[in-house]
Amino acid sequence: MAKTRRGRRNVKKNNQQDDDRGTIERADMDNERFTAYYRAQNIIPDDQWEIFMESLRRPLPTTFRITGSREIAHTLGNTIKETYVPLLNNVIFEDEVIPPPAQILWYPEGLAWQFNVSKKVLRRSPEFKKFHSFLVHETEVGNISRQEAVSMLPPIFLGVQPHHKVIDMCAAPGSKTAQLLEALHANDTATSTSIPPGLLIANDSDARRSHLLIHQSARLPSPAFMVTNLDASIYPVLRSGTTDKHRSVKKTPRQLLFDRILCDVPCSGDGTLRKNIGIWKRWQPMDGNGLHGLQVRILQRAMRMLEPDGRIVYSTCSLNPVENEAVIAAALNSNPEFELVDVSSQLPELIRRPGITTWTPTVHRSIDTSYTSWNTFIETIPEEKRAESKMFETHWPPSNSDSLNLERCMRVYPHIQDTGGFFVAVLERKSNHEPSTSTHAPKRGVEEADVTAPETKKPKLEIPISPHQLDEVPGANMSPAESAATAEIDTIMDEGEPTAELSQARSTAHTGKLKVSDPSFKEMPYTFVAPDDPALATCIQQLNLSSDFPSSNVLVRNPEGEAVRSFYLTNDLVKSVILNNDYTRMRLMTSGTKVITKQEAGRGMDAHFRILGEGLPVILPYVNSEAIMTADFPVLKILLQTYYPLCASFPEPFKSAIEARSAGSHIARFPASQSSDTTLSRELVFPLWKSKISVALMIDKKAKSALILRLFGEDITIPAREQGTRKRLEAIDATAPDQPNDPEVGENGRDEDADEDDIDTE
Ligand SMILES: C[S@@+](CC[C@H](N)C(=O)[O-])C[C@H]1O[C@@H](n2cnc3c(N)ncnc32)[C@H](O)[C@@H]1O
Repeated sequence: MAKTRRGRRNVKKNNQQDDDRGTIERADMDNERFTAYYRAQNIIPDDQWEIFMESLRRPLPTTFRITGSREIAHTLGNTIKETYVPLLNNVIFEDEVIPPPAQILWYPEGLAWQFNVSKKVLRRSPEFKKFHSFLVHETEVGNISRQEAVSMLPPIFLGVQPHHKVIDMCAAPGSKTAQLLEALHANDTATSTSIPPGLLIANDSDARRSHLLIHQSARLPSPAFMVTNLDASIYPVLRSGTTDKHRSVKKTPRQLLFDRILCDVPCSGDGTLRKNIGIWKRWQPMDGNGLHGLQVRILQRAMRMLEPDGRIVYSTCSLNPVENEAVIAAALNSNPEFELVDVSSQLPELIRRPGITTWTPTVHRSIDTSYTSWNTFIETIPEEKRAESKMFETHWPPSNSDSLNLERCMRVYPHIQDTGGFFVAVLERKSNHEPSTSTHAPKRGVEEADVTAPETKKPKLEIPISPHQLDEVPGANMSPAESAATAEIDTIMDEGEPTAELSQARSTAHTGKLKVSDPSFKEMPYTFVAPDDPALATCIQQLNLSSDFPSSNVLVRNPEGEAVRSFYLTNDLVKSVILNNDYTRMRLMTSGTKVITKQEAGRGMDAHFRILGEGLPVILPYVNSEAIMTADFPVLKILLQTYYPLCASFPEPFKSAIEARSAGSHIARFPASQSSDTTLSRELVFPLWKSKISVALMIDKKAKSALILRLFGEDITIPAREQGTRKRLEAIDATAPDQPNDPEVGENGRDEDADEDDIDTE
């Protein structure tokens, strides 16, 4: 584990703590109920209690992961190791030695880092300022993702591979979704994105947070990605064309089961006290009691959606056994074919504590943990009032808790490796157990609208939901329309031929005349463009795409399937899911990735299609090689320095090459090279736009700034000339397009939400 500086933020003599969170009274970081409750749970040995509590009062170190393809990630990792760590070694600020960033030892391939300095140091120390600027730029372009160390754990234990069908049940704002996407794209190279055969559905019941999720995931464009906006505890059965072991989609649709499911469920969040200090004041144990039911139902639903040889990871950022071991125990007892997986040999550098087998829920807000079983508690309540009780049997340890292997769960405590608090459990079907998950949905009338009902005759545990709990749980309520749609989807799930309704959904997906089953869902549908659509044919011809371009997997975002503005690309599996399910029932927010857009090119020019910067890695493998120009570093420098350099301003041979090209979208490849200015350590490929007399690099401003900083260490843009050139061009070259300042803020409102995950948390 990285050594981080402790003690520097010791509580001041006047009982105040100054840190990035403002001046905080020591008394603000205490809560009698918290202490009484967790003391009663015996999760922390007596001799460590004070250290544990003190660690909760200290701010968290800043932690981040290097993302992107393996090649880019290792290049960036080396930059940190070889450039920034030496620069930051021995920085002295206000007479204190500030430690440099350190790798998080348990994170695979050394690609996660942490450092512990205040904002004051980041702003005023020239060395840290430089490092901070590097982090901000790389974060903006998606090469670095700021994420709490413990939150990186669940996707690691899920072990996603490119062919897996994955669902992230409670995904927003999406930091773990990003990790899952990266795993799905493990075969990407630095310049091209693979089209994985698998699938990732990221779901969240909160529509606003789902938009945030879309925004975050736009950094990792993937044809294998979908976002839905549903209550995970009653996630509907989806259909897809079945897949063989190589994941090629066959025709007969059947229930889509998942190989990997992440249940990072809503929780009371007391493991995040170090960063969310407001929790100190409002913490009370009934929150955990109230969430327990929803947590169990989400996990039970996941169990029914899993492929026979699949894996589920359940996680919370809570220390409360009622939200953790109690949920696991309840789910295991309702699905005895599942077991906890022993992952103790994975990530040996991660110091964790085993899950516990005994705990004592409180039956009262002011902490009463005296009841050792539900029976002893419920007997104290008059019979006519028992139905109103908010305490369930599953809040207590079950009688078989010793035989469930709960010690295989992982508890991560803040005082051990200077992290947040966290809980992770890994579940699989027992190897000697025949999977009982059938592809049949419960029949209407038998278990109507109860999508969590087991499909076999296994004992089932009912977790009632009180209206009070529903109010407390964000997104737990579902509109009648949603419930009806969900029940209907399950009801029409039959083996064999699809129902008339599904057939209609599938056939109309092409024509755009989809029946809207949930009128409350207002997003536009994704509709496949007919592969022989004339506009698509023009686009393929203009962009010089090869015959193996998957033109039958191109979507547009309108009900008619008209190739009006932007094209999205999906893989076969996503296509199959879209064609076999009503998009309003799925509440489908996004699918595939936007790759091409129509450029209205100005006076005297026909509209042209152009490849989007973020779409280029996906499209590149399909671009005929003669369409790709090769250029050298001096050309790149001019393109980076100037917004609209004139074609005539480039050195030969690029000058003649670009002048000979027609106006429109082009691609330039810049091989790795060394020059007097800098080293281009790996090949870069960018889209260009050629107007009548000028040419522009079509990458967004942030990506451009990050690249400039990486290559030159400082901003080399020429502002005065840039302005002059822009004005001059506007006057003489009406064909110059707008440069992409933002990666396609679009039709689907992708970028409306503010990015909350910036490295600078000011
Ligand atoms: C702990 S957060 C998830 C964090 C996320 N996995 C990440 O790493 O960024 C829990 C999420 O569950 C969502 N949620 C709450 N109730 C839900 C439900 N019934 N179904 C699906 N999502 C739900 C919340 O909106 C919230 O975004």
